[in-house]
Amino acid sequence: MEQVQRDMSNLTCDEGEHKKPKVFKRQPRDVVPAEMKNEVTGLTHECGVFGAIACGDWPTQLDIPQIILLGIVALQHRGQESAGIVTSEGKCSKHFKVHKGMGMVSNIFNDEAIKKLSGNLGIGHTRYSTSAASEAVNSQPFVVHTAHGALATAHNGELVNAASLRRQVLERGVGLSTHSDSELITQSLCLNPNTCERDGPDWPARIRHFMTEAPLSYSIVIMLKDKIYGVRDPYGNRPLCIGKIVPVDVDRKVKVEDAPAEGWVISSESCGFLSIGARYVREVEPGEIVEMTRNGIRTVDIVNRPDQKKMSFCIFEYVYFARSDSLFEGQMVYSVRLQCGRQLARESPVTADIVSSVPESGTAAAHGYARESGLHFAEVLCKNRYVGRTFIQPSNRLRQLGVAKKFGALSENVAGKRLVLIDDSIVRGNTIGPIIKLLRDAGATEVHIRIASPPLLYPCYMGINIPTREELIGNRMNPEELARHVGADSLAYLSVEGLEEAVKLNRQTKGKREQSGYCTACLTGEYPGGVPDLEW
Ligand SMILES: O=P(O)(O)OC[C@H]1O[C@H](OP(=O)(O)OP(=O)(O)O)[C@H](O)[C@@H]1O
Ligand SMILES: NC(=O)CC[C@H](N)C(=O)O
Ligand code: SF4
Ligand SMILES: [Mg+2]
Repeated sequence: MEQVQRDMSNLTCDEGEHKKPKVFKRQPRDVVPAEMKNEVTGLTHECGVFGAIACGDWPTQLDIPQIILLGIVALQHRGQESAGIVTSEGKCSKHFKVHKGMGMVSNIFNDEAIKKLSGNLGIGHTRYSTSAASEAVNSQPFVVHTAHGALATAHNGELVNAASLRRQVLERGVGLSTHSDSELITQSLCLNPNTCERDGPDWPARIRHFMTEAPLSYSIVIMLKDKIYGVRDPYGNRPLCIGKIVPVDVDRKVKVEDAPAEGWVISSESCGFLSIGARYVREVEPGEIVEMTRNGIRTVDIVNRPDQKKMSFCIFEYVYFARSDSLFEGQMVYSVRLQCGRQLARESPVTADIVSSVPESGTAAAHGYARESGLHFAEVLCKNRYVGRTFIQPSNRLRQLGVAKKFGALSENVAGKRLVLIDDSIVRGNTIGPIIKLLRDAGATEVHIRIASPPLLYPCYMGINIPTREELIGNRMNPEELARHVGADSLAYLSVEGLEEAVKLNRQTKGKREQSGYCTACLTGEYPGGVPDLEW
């Protein structure tokens, strides 16, 4: 993911002027310097949250810090700006062990740091900033010391009503040290709810109170001295799932419910579970508060959505964000992407020699397209794994050449071929043009672009940093114009209905509290909580 430094806060509300009308105008989400407009690609990711707790006697034999480290490494694709781990031994409510830093997980943690984090439970985070700058002060987990002991939180998502909640918290005399909505969540939990608490803090009641005040959007893990709460927003906008750590010698054939638990994990995605010896158990339901202790897990509450609004799981998790080996709604993300490709082949067939993909996330859809169309799949691009976010600005000459920096062409597979090239999404349209040029230079006779998602047209207020209206190429050009602009022989997108069909085809909703529903706001302009009163 390439990224640019963002504004400290995208809200223009002045905290001192809280008597003014309650309309909060957003500035463009991504203030991209003009000279970088052709450099930035894709959607910027969200965050990854992770938690782990050991069962039975403490101190545990499980290596909790290592488990969390592997857990957040598996969530690295969700955030590459900063990361952190906080652990507790379970005895002392005053002392949590904290290690956080800027950059990739592998640069932040070494053996010594991990050793110092020894504990029986802990939470971790990988961050892609949405609400405050990419700086150490905003890195997560956030830790605060309350009258009832320490509390740590890690958050994925973005509070749609952060501005008004922030005002409420400030009005109750709490000082905030950052503009992060995640710090806001942490401080909101520290405030006494209106109900009286006779025997110490009622954390589930506090969490419930927060959830009714701010129903969108988050998955949060909250750690106290000896327990972890996992919370998913009532719309189910962000993903969160539970895994069980089982003994290494447990037969694979033993059902997950019968396998003994050595510990429990909770994670934005399930992709890391196998590498830590955990088995996937289930998703956290929309609005559910799960409590994890050394004795096991239990649901302590379920908070309903306001006005019976529909569930709104981010459909872009399937399209692009999630790792393809993760499971949502009982189906693998890879299979959904494959299905999107099949659907795309039905909607927009092409006469061609081969089908190929823009790696990474376009590959599954390309296989689907190939299977449905009967065309042969062949790789045509080699991705340079060393091109990172800090890629040096090319000179004007190189920029004019439109060099496809991340890719090389496998010319023997391309020469003389009519090619269908699949990518999962087009955002600013910066990736595809240079690739087409590269493939033509390598001898492709025709290049037809098929995109396995509909055009992005609207902003996201739920944790994804979508460029401005003008920067979104789908708002400036229709498919024919875009094909001409990027030098393709033809270009077509998957329809919204086609995407929803692909997502629904094999999902397992049996035994669930409710049928699934999806947020498609960036494609359709239909927002889960109603159209926000925001300027874009
Ligand atoms: O239209 P644009 O603004 O150029 O962005 C679209 C591209 O960005 C993403 O890829 P990215 O390289 O970020 O990640 P990936 O390797 O996971 O596909 C996406 O998969 C498209 O290929
Ligand atoms: N991408 C995210 O989920 C970000 C979480 C939070 N809003 C932050 O900016 O830190
Ligand atoms: S607007 Fe788009 S990116 Fe944002 S939550 Fe909805 S589907 Fe996901
Ligand atoms: Mg891509």
